[in-house]
Formats: sequence, structure tokens, C-alpha cells
Amino acid sequence: MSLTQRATDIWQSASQLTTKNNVIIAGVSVVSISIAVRWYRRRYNDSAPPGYKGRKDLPYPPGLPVLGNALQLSISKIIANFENWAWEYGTEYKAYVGPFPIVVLSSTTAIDQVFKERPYNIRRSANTEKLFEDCNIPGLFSMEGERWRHSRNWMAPQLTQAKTNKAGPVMTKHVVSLRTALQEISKTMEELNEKFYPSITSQESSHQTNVFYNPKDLKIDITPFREYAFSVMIDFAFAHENNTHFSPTLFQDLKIVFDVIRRRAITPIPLYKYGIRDSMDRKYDRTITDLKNSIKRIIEEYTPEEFKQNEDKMSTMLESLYIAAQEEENEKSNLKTATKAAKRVTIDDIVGNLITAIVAGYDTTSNSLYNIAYMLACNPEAQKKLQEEADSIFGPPEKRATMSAEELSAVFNDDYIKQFPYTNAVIQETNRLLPVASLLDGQLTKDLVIDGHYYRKKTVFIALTRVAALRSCPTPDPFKFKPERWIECTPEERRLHDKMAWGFGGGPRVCPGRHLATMELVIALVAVFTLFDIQPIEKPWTAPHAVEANPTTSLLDNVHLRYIPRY
Ligand code: HEM
Repeated sequence: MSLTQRATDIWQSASQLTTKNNVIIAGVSVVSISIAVRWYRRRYNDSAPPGYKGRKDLPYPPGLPVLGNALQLSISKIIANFENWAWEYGTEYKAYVGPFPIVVLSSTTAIDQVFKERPYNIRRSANTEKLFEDCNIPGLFSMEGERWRHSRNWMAPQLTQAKTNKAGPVMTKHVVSLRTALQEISKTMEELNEKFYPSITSQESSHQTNVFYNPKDLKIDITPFREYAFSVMIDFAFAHENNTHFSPTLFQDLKIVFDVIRRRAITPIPLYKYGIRDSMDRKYDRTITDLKNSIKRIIEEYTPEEFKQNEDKMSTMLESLYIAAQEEENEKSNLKTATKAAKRVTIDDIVGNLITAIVAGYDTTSNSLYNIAYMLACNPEAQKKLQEEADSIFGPPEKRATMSAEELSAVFNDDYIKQFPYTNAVIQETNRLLPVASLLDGQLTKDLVIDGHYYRKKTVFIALTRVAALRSCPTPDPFKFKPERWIECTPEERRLHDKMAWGFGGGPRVCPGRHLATMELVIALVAVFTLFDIQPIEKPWTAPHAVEANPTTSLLDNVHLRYIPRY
């Protein structure tokens, strides 16, 4: 056989094979596509029973085939993306992330219902639960159903107003460090301001350059707020008077927990799940193991008698939990819910939940402080009223600029909200306009009618709490920062404001740390913020404006503040 003949034979048999393969590939593709389409139709069933509107009736922003609106969304501006569409498309609309539909809700009735239906008829997105499980720290925030109920039963009683009131001395101890740190930032920013805009004493020529503004010199420094929130949270959770049980670097190391959780929350390919772990992942594992061991050591050394003798002092969440778990068997018949729940708690439950509390209370509180500083800087009249309130109770600023933690602590009474009503109004107003968590996601676990629309089980949705509260604001000028609206209003307006104060969530899953957080904020504002006139540093018009950056909790970007001492 000639070489040409052989080549022709091979080519013919290859073509037959290719034709056969093509038929097989086409067959498999048709079957897979039809399975995928059936799955998609069942999973994302748009239909509604007769007489109801359903997801198919919702308006939506135009997008691309298959990709939907994915290219219009940015992870760091996700809240702004969804909120802007909410203002345009109304209280219910849908958007597509790839081919997957998401319902976006922003009416007060829908938000109310969503909060009430959780955690049983509505759950958090499955990703949240998985993420915290994979991170080996399942806790209240990520749990669902009965596991959630169990954790909630013992966590919430550790965070009541009465318990957190006892944390005053711990907070004032750390607020003194916050004061020192802000005094340092104040110096740095004043030097920078002087460098940018030197005081002109003798100007030789009107053409002389005398503005040296340089955006590269500007840095956002939120570290003092982070340190404050973190130290309070760690002490309150387990560390207070137990520092000797921890490795000296544990506090520093714990910060890796946040970085790793954040990183894992947004990674498209979770390599860590397949055993591909880098140095951060390994450090994370070591830190969690160290923490568990330290907690075991603390527990081994507890003496319930000594603890009971010190009942007026603050007990850490770990202490009260452990003591509850140790209650005598013969008290079983009239055990309180927290004690009953604590009896079934394991070390893993404890560690998971303590870390959850730290994670949930750390950047929420520090970012809130930053937002408040910004709001005050932009609203000098409100800032003046805040300063007047603090001065009326503490005396002139120069006095509290040097007060010790004990002296500061002695000033606060148990009802710090009544003691500092304007301060509280500033916090509420910032939470209304710049909440750190204004987007909550979830998934239905059964068919539900929300705001007149019938949504099928497994519908994924986003609830925009800020838009809902702004839409139905009961007092004038909804977009303006006016703390007075919380004080100078009718009882009915106040009731409505309180009902829509969703900065801490709502319903059975409302933030259990809200009393602790509010107290931390009040103490920081009156003891430290009011020592300064907070002002934005001057910038040219073309400089980037303040924006909220996400995705976990919102943090302002492009904000640079001067803290000008009043003392
Ligand atoms: C200014 C500070 C804080 C803000 C703005 C805030 C906000 C929130 C919000 C909006 C939720 C509800 C999330 C949702 O429903 O999906 C929540 C839940 C939660 N927060 Fe906070 N929080 C703050 C501080 C704290 C602190 C200090 C702690 C810890 C003691 C804490 C612990 C939690 C936990 C454990 C949950 C989950 C509750 C559950 O699912 O049952 N938070 N927080």
C-alpha cells in the first residue's frame, strides 16, 4: 500500500470516528442541557398561584444574556449598586447574578416580615453557614434552626443591658488608650494640615505657591477605633483578668481570623477546602487551636465560689457561661433557659460563639465610630451640641483630657442613654444614614407571600433596610443628618423611628451585642470625640468623594479627618 493510500485510509477512519464522537457529544450535550434547564426551572420556579403576583412580575434592570447584571455589580460597591436600582425600580425588583435571580426588597412591611420569619421560614444564605463551618468556628451568626436557637439561648443572656452595664470600667480602661491614640493622630493631621496649607505670615508675592496639598500624604487611619473595639470585645468575651493564660501574641494573631474570613467570603475558588493552604491559612489554624487550648486552661482554673463572691464585678461571657453549666444538678427543676442551654454546650460551641461575638462586634463597632466621626465632621452644629452635652456632665474638655479610667468610669450612671440623650441621638442618626450593615441576604425555606408577591421555597433575596427606613421616614428631610429628629418629635414619630431603627437588625435574630456596642459608642463619643473639633481636611473639588466600601461591613473610603484639640 502506498503511503498516500495509507494516509487516506487513516483520514477516513478518523473522520468516521470523529462523526461518531460528534454524535455522542451532541447527544450528551442535549441531555445535560435539558437536565440543567429542568433543574433551573424547578429551582428558580417563577410561577405564582392564580390571583398572586410572583417573581416573574417584578421589574428588573436590563442585563446581558446568561451574565444577567453581573457585570454591572462591583463587590466593593455592592450596596450602592442594589440601593440605586431600588430607588429606580421600586420596593420589589429582581436582578440576575449570572443566570441566577435575586429578589430585592425595600419596603418596611417586607423588611418587617423578613426579620420576623427568620430563622425558621427564612435562613441566611447557605454560603454563610458553610463559610463559618469551614473556618471551624460555627456560631450564632452562621447557625440555623435548632442549633441557632440553642446558641441564642445561652449567648443572648450574656449580653443583656444589666450585664453590659458592668463592663463600664473595662470600656473606660480602653477608652483611655483610644484617647491617647487619637491625640497622636490629631498631632499628625495638624502637622499635615500645616504642611499642605502653611499659615501665611509674610507673603512676598501674590504668585508665590502656598498650597502644598498632596493626596499621597493622606492615609485613612482607623486603627485606634479597631484597637478599642477589639480590646473591649476580647476582654468582655473571655480575656479580662485572664491575660496570663494566653500567648503574648494571641491578640495580635487573632486579627488574622478577620482577614482569613473576609478573604474566604469573597474568594471565587475556595482552594483552602482542597488542602491548598498558604501561610495565612496555616496561621489561622494555629491561632484557633491556641485559643481553644487557652480557653480550656481558663476553665480548668475556675472556682465557682470565688466567682459568686464577685457578683457585682463584670463576668466575662466565658465565665458566666461556664458557671451556668456548672449549676448543681438538684437545681435542675427550676433552671433558667440560659443554664439549661449551657448544660449542653461543648468547648467547640463555646469557642465558636466567642469568636463569633468578636468577629461580629469588632469591625461593626469600629466602622460605626468612624462613620460617626465623619458625620460630625460634616455637621458642625450637631457636633457642637454633642460637645455641650458632654461638657455639661464632665466639665470643660481640658479636665477630661487627662482623667483616669476610674475617674471617667465614675461619671457614667447605669442609664447612660438617658444621661446622654443627644449622644444617643447622634448614634441613632448615623445608624439611620450610614449603617454598617444595610444589606441582609437570605433564602426562603418554604413558599411565602411577602408584600403581596408569592415567592417559592429557595428564593434568594436581599433586604435593603436603609432604603426602606428612608422611604418611610416619619420626619422631614429624610436624607439630612438631624439627630434632633430622635428627640424633638411626636410620640408617634418616635415610635415609627424606633420601629425602623434597623441598624442592629430586627426580629429574633436582632443583634444581641447592641447594648454593649451602644455603650462602647456612647463612652467613646463623650469621653474622647468631644475633646476635639473634628473637621474634614480641605481637598480640591476633583479629589475623590467619600464613598461606602463593602462587602462585609461598610467602611467609608476617601475620608480624612482632622482632630483639632479643644483643650
Ligand atoms: C455598632 C456595632 C454593631 C452593629 C451595627 C451590629 C449590627 C448587627 C446586625 C445588623 C445584625 C443582624 C444581621 C442579620 O440579621 O443578618 C447583627 C447580628 C449579630 N451581632 Fe451585631 N452589631 C454590632 C455589634 C455587635 C457586638 C458588639 C456583638 C457581640 C457581642 C455582636 C454580635 C452579633 C451576633 C452574634 C449577631 C448574630 C445574631 C443572630 O444571628 O442571632 N454585634 N449585628
